[in-house]
Amino acid sequence: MKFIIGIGGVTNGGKTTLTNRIEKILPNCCVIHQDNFFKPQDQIEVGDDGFRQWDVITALDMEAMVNTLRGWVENPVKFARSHGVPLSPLAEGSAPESQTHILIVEGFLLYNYKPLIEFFSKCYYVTIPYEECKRRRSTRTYTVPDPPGLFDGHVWPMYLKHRKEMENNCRAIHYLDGMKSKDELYNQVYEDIQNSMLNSL
Ligand SMILES: Nc1ncnc2c1ncn2[C@@H]1O[C@H](COP(=O)(O)OP(=O)(O)OP(=O)(O)O)[C@@H](O)[C@H]1O
Ligand SMILES: NC(=O)c1ccc[n+]([C@@H]2O[C@H](CO)[C@@H](O)[C@H]2O)c1
Repeated sequence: MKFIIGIGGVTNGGKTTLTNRIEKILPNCCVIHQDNFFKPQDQIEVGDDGFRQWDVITALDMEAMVNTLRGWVENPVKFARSHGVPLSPLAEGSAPESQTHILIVEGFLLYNYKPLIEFFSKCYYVTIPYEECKRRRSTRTYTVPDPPGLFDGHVWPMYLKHRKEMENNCRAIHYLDGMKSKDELYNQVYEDIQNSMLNSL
């Protein structure tokens, strides 16, 4: 069985933290991080507001991301090996179809790109309120640091816009409260994934 899990949601909601913990516990589990598909800075458009538009789908090479995902679907064993992901002894010697293989796709704009949505077996979406998001974001330094005013001028308005779009377009989204503790979130999602995988057998 192949099972593809989306962990989407607001910036600094805790997606990467949750993904890293879930990845460790699930067998034969690979991860794709959307942030690895940002285009180089000089290809990011500057808006009328004067900010580089990082938080829009065109800032990302989504074709490359979908192709990477297709590579996993075609051969999860080969994908795991080439990404240094350990496989269970059973999975090492068997055809991918006979074993459970899991892929987690993590990122802030997962459910606003049609060619990606169709792959997901399960869609999670982490939310936190404005104040907490702004606070956590102010502690982070990205490869290109946020210029003053980016959060209120670009990041948060784009989040609200994309979230509305997603809610209008998307099927079952499972919301996660990113204000819960890291342990609580991990336990909740781990249990839910196990149930979902059992139900899909
Ligand atoms: N459940 C939580 N409670 C409190 N703080 C958390 C929680 N989960 C993560 N954090 C903290 O919030 C910050 C952002 O976490 P993380 O990098 O996992 O978020 P993210 O959603 O992947 O962000 P981005 O997409 O912007 O990279 C980190 O400092 C992390 O330690
Ligand atoms: N990873 C990057 O190259 C990069 C550069 C500038 C801004 N960001 C921010 O990453 C967040 C998603 O994780 C978005 O809110 C971007 O603003 C990332």
